Amino acid sequence: MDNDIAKVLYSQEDIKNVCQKLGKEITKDYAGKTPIIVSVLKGAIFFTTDVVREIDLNTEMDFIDVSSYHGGVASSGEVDLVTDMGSDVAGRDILIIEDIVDTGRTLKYIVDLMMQRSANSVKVCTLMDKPTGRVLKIDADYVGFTVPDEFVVGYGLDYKELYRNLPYVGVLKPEIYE
Ligand SMILES: O=P(O)(O)OC[C@H]1O[C@H](OP(=O)(O)OP(=O)(O)O)[C@H](O)[C@@H]1O
Ligand SMILES: Nc1nc2[nH]cnc2c(=O)[nH]1
Repeated sequence: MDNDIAKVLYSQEDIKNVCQKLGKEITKDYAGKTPIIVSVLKGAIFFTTDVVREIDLNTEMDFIDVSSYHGGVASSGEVDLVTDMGSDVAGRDILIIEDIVDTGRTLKYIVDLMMQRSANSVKVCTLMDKPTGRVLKIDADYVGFTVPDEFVVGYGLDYKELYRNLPYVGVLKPEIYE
């Protein structure tokens, strides 16, 4: 797997440090509250499990599975709800955990859904932000890394469903793309 990687952008150590930093900020900002942490599957799975363990608060956890890239390198433009979350969102403080905000379509879809369901507050924590990809005007409240305009894989992020289990974030060699 490592042989397919052209360069590592964020090492395991970089990711660990950023999870600690974000966890501290979230702990401070949500003091006295019990947010529902909503992890956006599949990409945010590893980031979620690492960052929640840096949050020193009572939290509930839930998962929502949405998809728009279908394994490719470009957004289809349509966000499909694959599996909905189970929690009642009404009146609750929702913290969405994403791996990357690129066009912003996925995030906008989920934030709108939480607002329609009468959440008390909706905030977003993303491991990576790719502002150059933005199509919709939406931003995360907590950002780990601002990434260059490249398609990244690893630590949850896939190309054709592969590379999610790389422990770091990197960029694939050009010959890997079909
Ligand atoms: O800002 P956007 O352009 O909408 O891109 C961000 C979304 O794209 C990826 O999901 P994907 O659709 O690939 O599903 P996956 O997480 O199951 O791989 C990623 O995990 C984000 O959720
Ligand atoms: N794997 C992967 N998925 C994405 N979804 C939106 N941007 C990206 C990206 O750079 N890499």
